[in-house]
Amino acid sequence: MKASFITLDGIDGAGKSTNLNTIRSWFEKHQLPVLFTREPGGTAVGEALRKLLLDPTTHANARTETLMIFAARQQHLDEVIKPALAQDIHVVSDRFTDATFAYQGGGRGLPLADIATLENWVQQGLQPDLTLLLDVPLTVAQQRLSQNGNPDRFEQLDTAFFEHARTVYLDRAASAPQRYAIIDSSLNLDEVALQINQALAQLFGLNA
Ligand SMILES: Nc1ncnc2c1ncn2[C@@H]1O[C@H](COP(=O)(O)OP(=O)(O)O)[C@@H](O)[C@H]1O
Ligand SMILES: Cc1cn([C@H]2C[C@H](O)[C@@H](COP(=O)(O)OP(=O)(O)O)O2)c(=O)[nH]c1=O
Repeated sequence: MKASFITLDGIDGAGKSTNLNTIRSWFEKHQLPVLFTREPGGTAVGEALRKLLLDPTTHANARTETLMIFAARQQHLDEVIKPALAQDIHVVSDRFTDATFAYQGGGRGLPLADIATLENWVQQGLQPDLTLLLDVPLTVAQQRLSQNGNPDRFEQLDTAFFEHARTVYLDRAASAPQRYAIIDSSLNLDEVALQINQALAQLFGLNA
């Protein structure tokens, strides 16, 4: 069986970190080899860029920010993702290129076609087999995040930024429904877990 590349995405506060445990448990239950990683990050170069990207005192414009994200992604693909897949290890990445379309495209307003150009250059056609898109209305995400302190450089952005980001995520999912599972993350955690387990089961042809 070919190893699968799965990504988890959605606006800040949608519940990605929380639901990683559900995904971990599903792979443990089915005894499938899996590597968990994240973007921006996943390598020494990527984690250094992540620190810069999330630091509220960093003044990078939207194009610079996008190039930094794709630089981290190139290293992540070459050093971590592609080698794991080549060894038949499934990969789950907490965020991937959908986040760039949503945040730098939708949120910052860069042309989506420019992001697609960088995507082609860096990924050379490699795409996730499944993207779990955790979707919540903005009011829910913001209410959940308000309980956490110290917002990072992105979490400080305004409501319009995240509305635009959410719209891009949903548009992308609608235009390629075979690749995306839209998870209604406004529900309680058990119901969210059920949807995630079902999407994973469908990808692997196994029981939820
Ligand atoms: N389905 C849910 N119901 C209630 N609270 C949730 C749910 N999912 C996440 N949360 C809470 O919302 C906050 C943000 O979740 P988190 O997983 O950190 O989001 P993300 O990683 O997508 O930014 C956390 O305090 C978390 O406990
Ligand atoms: C991967 C990626 C992340 N980001 C942003 C989204 C997040 O606000 C931030 C870090 O992602 P994330 O690790 O999800 O943040 P947290 O652990 O605080 O939930 O980087 C982009 O703007 N573009 C991208 O391509």
